[in-house]
Amino acid sequence: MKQIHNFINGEFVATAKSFDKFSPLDNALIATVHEAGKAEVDAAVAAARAALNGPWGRMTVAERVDLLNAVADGINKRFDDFLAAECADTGKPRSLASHIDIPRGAANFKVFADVIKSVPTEFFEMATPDGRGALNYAVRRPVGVVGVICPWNLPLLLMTWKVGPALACGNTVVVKPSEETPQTATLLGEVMNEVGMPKGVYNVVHGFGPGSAGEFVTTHPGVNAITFTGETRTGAAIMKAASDGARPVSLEMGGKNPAIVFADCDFDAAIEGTMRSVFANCGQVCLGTERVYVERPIFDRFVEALKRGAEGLRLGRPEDAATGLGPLISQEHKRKVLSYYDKARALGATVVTGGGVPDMPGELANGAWVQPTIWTGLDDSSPIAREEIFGPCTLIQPFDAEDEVIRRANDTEYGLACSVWTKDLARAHRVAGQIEAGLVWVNSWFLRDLRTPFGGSKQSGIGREGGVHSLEFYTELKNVCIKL
Ligand SMILES: NC(=O)c1ccc[n+]([C@@H]2O[C@H](COP(=O)([O-])OP(=O)(O)OC[C@H]3O[C@@H](n4cnc5c(N)ncnc54)[C@H](O)[C@@H]3O)[C@@H](O)[C@H]2O)c1
Ligand SMILES: O=C/C=C/C=C(\O)C(=O)O
Repeated sequence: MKQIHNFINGEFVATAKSFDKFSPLDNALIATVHEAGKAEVDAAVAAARAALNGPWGRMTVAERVDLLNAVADGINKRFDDFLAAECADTGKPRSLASHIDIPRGAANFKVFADVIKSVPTEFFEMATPDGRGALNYAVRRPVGVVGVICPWNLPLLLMTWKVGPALACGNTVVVKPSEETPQTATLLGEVMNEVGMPKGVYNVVHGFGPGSAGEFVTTHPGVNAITFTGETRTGAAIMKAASDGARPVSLEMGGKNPAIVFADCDFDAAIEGTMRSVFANCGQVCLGTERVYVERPIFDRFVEALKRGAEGLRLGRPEDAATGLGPLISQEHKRKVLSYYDKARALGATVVTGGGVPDMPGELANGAWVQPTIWTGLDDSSPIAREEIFGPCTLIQPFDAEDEVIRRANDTEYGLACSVWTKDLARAHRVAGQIEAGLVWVNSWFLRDLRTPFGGSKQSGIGREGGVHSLEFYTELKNVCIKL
């Protein structure tokens, strides 16, 4: 059986305790994961601290930038290994992981290497009563050892989205990947060694949340800051843990993202974009659309077209080029998503398509498959319109007026992302300005320029990462005042 080890101080570390990793495709056992206990987390934090006080901390920005670029190249060199590992853990289509997950894993190092070598800080010349004046300038210093707690939906992408800027800023990291997706974070350890990254800069500890590696990292007094992506409830628990020692947190959390489709939109583009935003990664994208508001004149046509699209999706193995939809991440998540499918039916939803478990051939019948699903006929008060499901499903509702749809789109505790589809850019601008979310896409979805601020408002997040915004979290800005 494949063994997945912790990566501590440049070494692959086995432990006595382990847990099983099952394939989402067919529930077969695919790996044994070595679980880090308190001792391993202590060792990882100590290694990270030593690297910070040692060779890594002494490097110039230019030297760090060269290493980060080498990591990006190292990921690309081993592209097929990363692709195989990511698809094995998640079951997602290769066509998706090869276009999004793995290239972004490399890009997340390149972009922050570029940011860090070109970002200026501020300078103020100041008058003083003695006429001699003073100079103020700001310098950025790393925050220290950063705890990185990751989810399972885009494992390499979301982990490197944090590790890239953390390292660019001169920090060291202790990464806790999701227990569902341990492989690519461990593989990145091999790349770190291949490119000559100093030992202890990048550490990986495996395990769960409470009572396991996740808790041990977030409560560790040697961890100076914690960056987290995952569920809102977990983020709140991590914020509590971080309050011991008053340590900063960056939280990217859940969503219940609306799409607003006006009758004057480019219809085909709106369908194509909404298909992706609802079904990509089997609906397991934090930015995914779980509520679609369609202006009444095109409502029936839109529902029909999305239904056709959903029914055209081929469920299958990652390596099959025709596969449009993989399984959910786990049996547990399948149970959760199916509970919403049942709830929708019980609440009287019209099930436009799907709503159950597909017939899968052979051993795939044991996998975490669910049907792509579209509902109509429920209103905004229904749990289907309010709670994050994180599956390949969406509720479509009609609307009649711009003010009305803005109010309804905002009627949620979440505030991550929204897509607006219209050819009227004045309207798009007006609507985007009033949407309570960290991200608004007009006539697109998940179109990412990595220099831009990324994050959620309301219950969807605290803080922004991306481009120079990541520096706010991963560095301490220090003012030096020189009296002349
Ligand atoms: N806003 C974003 O950018 C974004 C991106 C991706 C996913 N998400 C959200 O992530 C969720 C899906 O991911 P998930 O199910 O892996 O999330 P999760 O919150 O269950 O787990 C995330 C990570 O936290 C760890 N963890 C759990 N409890 C912990 C605790 N008490 N202390 C420390 N660590 C703990 C887990 O082991 C895992 O590594 C969805 O809600 C989705 O919306 C948000
Ligand atoms: O599932 C959530 C997707 C998040 C995407 C990013 O964090 C990103 O594109 O940087």
